[in-house]
Amino acid sequence: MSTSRKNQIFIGTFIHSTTLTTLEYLHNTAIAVSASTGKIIAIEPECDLHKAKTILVPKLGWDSGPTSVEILSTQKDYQFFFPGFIDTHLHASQYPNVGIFGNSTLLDWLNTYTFPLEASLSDISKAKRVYSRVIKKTLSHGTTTAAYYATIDVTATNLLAELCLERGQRALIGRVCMDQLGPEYYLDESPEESLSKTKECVDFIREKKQDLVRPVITPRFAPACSFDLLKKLGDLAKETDLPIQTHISENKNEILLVKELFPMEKTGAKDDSYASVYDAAGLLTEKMILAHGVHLTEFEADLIAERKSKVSHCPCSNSAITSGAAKVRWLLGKGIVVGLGTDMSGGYSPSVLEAARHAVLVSRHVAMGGDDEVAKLSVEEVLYLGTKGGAGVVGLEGTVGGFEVGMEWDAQLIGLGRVEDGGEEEEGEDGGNVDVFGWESWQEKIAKWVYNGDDRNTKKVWVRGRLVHERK
Ligand SMILES: O=c1[nH]c(=O)c2nc[nH]c2[nH]1
Ligand SMILES: [Zn+2]
Repeated sequence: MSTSRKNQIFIGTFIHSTTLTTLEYLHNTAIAVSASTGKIIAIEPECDLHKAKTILVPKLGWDSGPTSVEILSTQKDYQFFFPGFIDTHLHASQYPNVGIFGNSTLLDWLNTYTFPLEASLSDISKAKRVYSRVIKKTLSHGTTTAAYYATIDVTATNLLAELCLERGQRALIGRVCMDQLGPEYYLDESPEESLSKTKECVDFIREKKQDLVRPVITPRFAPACSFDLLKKLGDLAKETDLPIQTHISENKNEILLVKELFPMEKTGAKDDSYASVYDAAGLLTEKMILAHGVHLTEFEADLIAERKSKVSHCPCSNSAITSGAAKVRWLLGKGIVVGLGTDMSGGYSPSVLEAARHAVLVSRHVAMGGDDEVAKLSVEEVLYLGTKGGAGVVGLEGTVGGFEVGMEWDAQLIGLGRVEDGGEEEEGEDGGNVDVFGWESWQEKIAKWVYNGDDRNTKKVWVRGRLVHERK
């Protein structure tokens, strides 16, 4: 898909989150996107194709010739523009294993399925095949930003960064750091080696002099890192001000292991909680993305809130490998910024939309378990988590996740299926599982999309104004 060098105008219905609980519906609207920056430069209400050409283009000082401005007008009542999804936690290297986890739980899942696959991606041709596919697949599901874990391999990690740049996906790329717990064939030899290999990846991305793809410091999770390594990575985070990502409190046996491996005498922390281990290493900063947080204690959640660290909620993974049900309403209530993660391949799906609907369902289990109606998340709320919330998690608030002047055009065009009078779908429109009859409100259409939508509904995807996916 080529980079669009033209200024662009999009006309139709735009839907995005203004608050956690509110979706804004902008109908008959035009959004103008600058070719040079990929940013939204105007949002014009009450605008159709004619007005766009005769009023908006001259107002912007644009030349109206077809070589300088491209206009996409879709005023169908079953199509709308939506911000691109932000996947705040996924393992690019584990993509071939999606759906393969049997009845395992975290620690045996890592040993049985995950470490062998990750290690095998030191074969660069295999890594290229896997990483090319995961980028293509996630883009096709509307993921415009992805916070990726690669593997411990430097060359393969750098390749993932290059491929994201080439395909135009906004990404955070992390080389996985682990100097213990893994099998002998898949470990950093020492904390020093882990640090220097991480720096190699950071430098490789920084030398590209761009900000679409950024490095992220990635201690796998506390049990896979010596405390010396965690501290070295904490120091690196302080020196470089880079984002950090890791896992926390996903599984009960993992938490016991952390208590065993990191007694307070070793860490100097005031207590033996999982969050305090990261805090003692200098990793619990406002740039930290903590995945899961299923079993966090009140003390830990308060500490995370105080440090302004972020949480990636991974409901598909938490259900698939039987980790538990994260209490998202409780985290949000503490003021913690939360986004959604597919966590492939603990999670079984590359789709943030799937994570969103699973977040709704898991929240109902939390509600049923605690007899607490307040725990239930709405369709509006999970869409916020998948867009604006995610932007906050990956440090891109105000840049992506919504439609506002000054924000970048990371967006998807969604098309639902329109059922004709005879019961057939409108010709040429593949709405997948989502049938719209024409009498639904927009709120109802969005609900139908969230509960039954998939990549068949993701017609086009843009990142920073560049068309990066088109469904044929
Ligand atoms: O869901 C997970 N996926 C992983 O790869 C992993 N490593 C540590 N903890 C983890 N959790
Ligand atoms: Zn993970």
